[in-house]
This record gives sequence, structure tokens and C-alpha cells, in this order.
Amino acid sequence: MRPSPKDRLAVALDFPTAKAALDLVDQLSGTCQWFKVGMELYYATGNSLVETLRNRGFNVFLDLKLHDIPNTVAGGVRSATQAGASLLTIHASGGPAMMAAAAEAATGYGSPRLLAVTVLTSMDAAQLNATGVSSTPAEQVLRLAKLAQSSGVHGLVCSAEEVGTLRAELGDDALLVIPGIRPAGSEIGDQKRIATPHAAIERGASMLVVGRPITQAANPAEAAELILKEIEAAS
Ligand SMILES: O=C(O)c1cc(=O)[nH]c(=O)n1[C@@H]1O[C@H](COP(=O)(O)O)[C@@H](O)[C@H]1O
Repeated sequence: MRPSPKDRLAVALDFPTAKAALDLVDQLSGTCQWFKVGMELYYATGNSLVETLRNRGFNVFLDLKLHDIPNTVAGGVRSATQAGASLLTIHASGGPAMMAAAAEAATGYGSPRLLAVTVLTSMDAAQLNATGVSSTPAEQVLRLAKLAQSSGVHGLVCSAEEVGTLRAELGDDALLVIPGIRPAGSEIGDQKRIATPHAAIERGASMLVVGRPITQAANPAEAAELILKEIEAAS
């Protein structure tokens, strides 16, 4: 069965307080089903906000981008998943031993699906090369994606520029989550590898992550509705 557009959009709650985040959630309840809690909100509110969202019937994508030694990341996965998040991010560049330790730890409470972030969508070739990686973003994404898959991680975060290749390489069942989404005419900000919702879905994205184009819109519910329509049209 084809997933509904609501199951393919996660709204990034990049806010400093629970109040600010829940004000937006109230505006979007009925329209959106998935909310992403990232480091800004999680460092301020911890698991209690995740529990609040779960108790209100939403799915939570906990985006902590864990990146440390394997033992520390495994502990982080266990602590972070106590509140029942459905998705949790780690950095693929932490390496295969770190990803395998995270995958093993994720089999505990709630069994969240682990997503490995490949190359951040805010990085272009120059930014990536400055870190000592001479591959292009596309080459590095593919390399890290294969490494993540063989380490037992359940899904990947990449940009819409690479999602077509990953879909072709990894098959229909791969969980491919795409941030850096910019509806036509919206502000690009710090993102570098971007695409419209329609293009990202058409190229094979499983799910889109959208922050500012919704959260900073004059009418967030209307902005989310338009994105859901694009997802539907491209599905
Ligand atoms: O893991 C992520 O969600 C993520 C990975 C990535 O490569 N790029 C990226 O932008 N994100 C997150 O996706 C969201 C994008 O927000 P906007 O740029 O405001 O739409 C932010 O919360 C980022 O932390």
C-alpha cells in the first residue's frame, strides 16, 4: 500500500523552548503527523517533549546526529530512545564500528529505526573537500550509504541530488530521508544541496524533512498543505 503524504513529511521543530515548538504543533495538528526534534529543542527539553508529542499521537523523529566512540554512541542511543521516538539519527562518518554499536543498541525500548546522515545538505564540494575528503558529495554519499547499510543501520539521510542514485543502488525498500527541501521561491538560507518537494519525491525519497519553509511561513498550516499536495502529485 502506498504511504499517505502525511507519512512522508516530517516538520523540523527547530525552536529553543517547548512552548514555541508546541505552539507550532498546535497550528499543524490535523495537517502533519511527524515532527522532528533536533539538538536545539532536545538540549532544552530532553525526553519530556518527545513524550508529550507521543502522548498527543504524533510520530517523533529524534535528530541527535550522534557521532562519538562506539560505546558512547550505544549509550546515547539507549538514553535517547527511552521516550519512544520512531527515528533516530547518527553520523555515518563515525564509521562502521560506531554504526554497528548504535544499531545493536537500537533494538531496545521502542526499537527506533536508525538513520545514518551521509553528507550534510549544507555542504557543497568545497566544504566537503575542506574536511580532507577529496570525493564529490555524490561519491561520498554513496560510499557512506553502503557502509551504513552493511553496518545494520535501517535508513539514510542524504540530499535530493543523490536520492535517485541511492534508490537505484539500494532498491525499493531502502528508507531514504531527504532534508534541504525548498518549495519554489522559498529562501535557501544555509542549505546547499536542495530541491523542491516534488523533485525529491519524484527522484525516490521515502520521506522529506522540512523546517523553515513551514515554521517561518506566515501561515504554517497552509505552507504544509501545499507541500503535502506536491508530495501527492509526485507520488
Ligand atoms: O538529519 C537531518 O535532519 C538533516 C540532515 C542534513 O543533512 N541536513 C539537514 O538540514 N538536516 C535537518 O533538516 C532540517 C532542515 O531545516 P530547514 O533547512 O529549515 O528546512 C534541520 O532541522 C536540519 O538539522
